[in-house]
Amino acid sequence: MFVAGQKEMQQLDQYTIEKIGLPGIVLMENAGERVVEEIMASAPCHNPVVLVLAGGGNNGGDGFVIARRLFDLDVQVHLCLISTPNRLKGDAKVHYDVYINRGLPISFYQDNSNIFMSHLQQADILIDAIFGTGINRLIREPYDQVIHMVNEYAGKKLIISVDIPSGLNSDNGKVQGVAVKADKTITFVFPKTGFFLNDGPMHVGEWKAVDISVPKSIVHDLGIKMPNLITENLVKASIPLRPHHGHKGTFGHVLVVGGSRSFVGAPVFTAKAVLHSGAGLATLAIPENIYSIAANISPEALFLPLSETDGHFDARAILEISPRLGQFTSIAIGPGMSRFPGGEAWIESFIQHLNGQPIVVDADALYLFRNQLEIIREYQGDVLFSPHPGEMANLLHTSIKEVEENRLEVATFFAKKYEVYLLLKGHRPIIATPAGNLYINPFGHDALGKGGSGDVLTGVIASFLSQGASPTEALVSASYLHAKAGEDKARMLSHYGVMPMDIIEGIRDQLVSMERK
Ligand SMILES: NC(=O)C1=CN([C@@H]2O[C@H](COP(=O)(O)OP(=O)(O)OC[C@H]3O[C@@H](n4cnc5c(N)ncnc54)[C@H](O)[C@@H]3O)[C@@H](O)[C@H]2O)[C@@H](O)CC1
Ligand SMILES: Nc1ncnc2c1ncn2[C@@H]1O[C@H](COP(=O)(O)OP(=O)(O)O)[C@@H](O)[C@H]1O
Ligand SMILES: [K+]
Repeated sequence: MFVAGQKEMQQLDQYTIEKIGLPGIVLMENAGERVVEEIMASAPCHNPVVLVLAGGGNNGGDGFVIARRLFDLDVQVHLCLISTPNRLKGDAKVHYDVYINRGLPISFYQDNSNIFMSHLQQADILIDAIFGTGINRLIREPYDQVIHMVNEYAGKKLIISVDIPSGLNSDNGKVQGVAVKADKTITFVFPKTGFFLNDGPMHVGEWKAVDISVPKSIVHDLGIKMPNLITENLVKASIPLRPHHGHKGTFGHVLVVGGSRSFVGAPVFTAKAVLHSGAGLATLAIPENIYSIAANISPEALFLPLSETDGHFDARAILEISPRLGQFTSIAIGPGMSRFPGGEAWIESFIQHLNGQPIVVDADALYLFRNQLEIIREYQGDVLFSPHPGEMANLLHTSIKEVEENRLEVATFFAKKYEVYLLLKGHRPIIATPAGNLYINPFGHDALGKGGSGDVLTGVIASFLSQGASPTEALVSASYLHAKAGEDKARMLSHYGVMPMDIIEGIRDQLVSMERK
């Protein structure tokens, strides 16, 4: 599935109307009907009272259809027009006239806001058809008042937004002054990019994309490039095949490089995640001072204890590890490594001894590479970076705010410029490829926000690479499984209580239904 912005939705609608010949009023009728189906399926009580709030654009047009069709289903429905009738035009005007010609219940906010408030109070379900993808300026009076009043009922009445919560920018997810806080958003054709960026996730609620007879194949026909949404089906097709006759050599040998006196657990979580997600072997290259503790808690791993000074790797470690590097099928570097003095030269020397196997760079290794990204661009194999927003800001020498407000743009820029496969972590992770392809992960929540969670993710990525997945396949699958595991474990252990080992177990649980042979 794709994720669409305002421009793409206009292209799709226009092509359907002008080239295919399906009139806009038919699309609007379909849109309204789909929303009515969802309202009926999610009504919180028997015989609910519904208030439809319609604006002056085509989103309001959907609202007229919704109110009419609910009326025909004997639902107690009232429509309130927030705009003025003489501003209506095009398809919305057609459906407004139909509504009026039928003599159905309507009131006008501009005429009497008290009537509006009494309808608002009485309703069980509020349908937000005020603005859709067409907002192009800050929300002002009277719309802002209406949206504030609707939001007073957030959590008390069922609020369903049509296409997008009114006031949310469909491209970047920023609130244009004020935006509806929906419980549910029924969106047309594709989810909107803004659902997954900035304020979007806090406003959109549960969302569902419905078909309104705009063929999805137009995307290919017109060669429109849009971000992909990570779905279960995409992941099922992306996780590595696992032949029954395979042995530990078939499934690859991952080298995990990390750890320091203060961070013993991080590389251990990575190695455990490597093995729990299917790699044949995992070797932990760690400073020798933490070897005995790490070995004690990870009997399943192999070990390469390396020379250290003050609890972190030193120059001798490179000489010790370099003759061994050829035997590994993928490398994960960074978890718990610490930002040690001389680390930049250390990591430069390390990468020069590799033979082109894919490498996942995370945590402190991202910091150590920040001033020498040219080395990464010149590396003969695939490089995958998995920064959280703080690490991304550090790599780009900018602020976290700048990164968070422009997640898609930042990820695209970095992946193209340095020719890396980038996973920008955080709420709604983004994957960007050197070729400019984008993937958005709509899953995961705060249960994953605990030290060690990212180390687990790094391990799963490296594991899939060693089992033959492409960098994109490895990032898409690992990001999805990690997020789903967090959601699933939170149901049993609470959002507070999910630990890194639970995520690892959860990933294994998820894999049960995903196995490919
Ligand atoms: N034929 C089509 O193109 C279809 C459109 N559909 C609906 O149409 C919506 C998009 O319709 P529109 O492009 O008309 O846009 P909207 O319905 O989002 O409204 C835009 C209207 O509001 C005005 N406006 C924009 N920002 C404003 C602000 N801050 N304060 C006050 N007024 C503001 C604009 O001048 C315009 O008249 C979609 O979200 C979807 O709900 C669906 O009916 C499916 C078919
Ligand atoms: N609120 C959230 N919603 C979705 N994912 C989250 C949330 N909080 C944390 N995560 C995920 O948890 C992981 C944390 O990684 P990171 O910050 O590198 O932690 P650490 O280095 O301590 O292991 C990332 O994959 C991130 O996307
Ligand atoms: K809306």
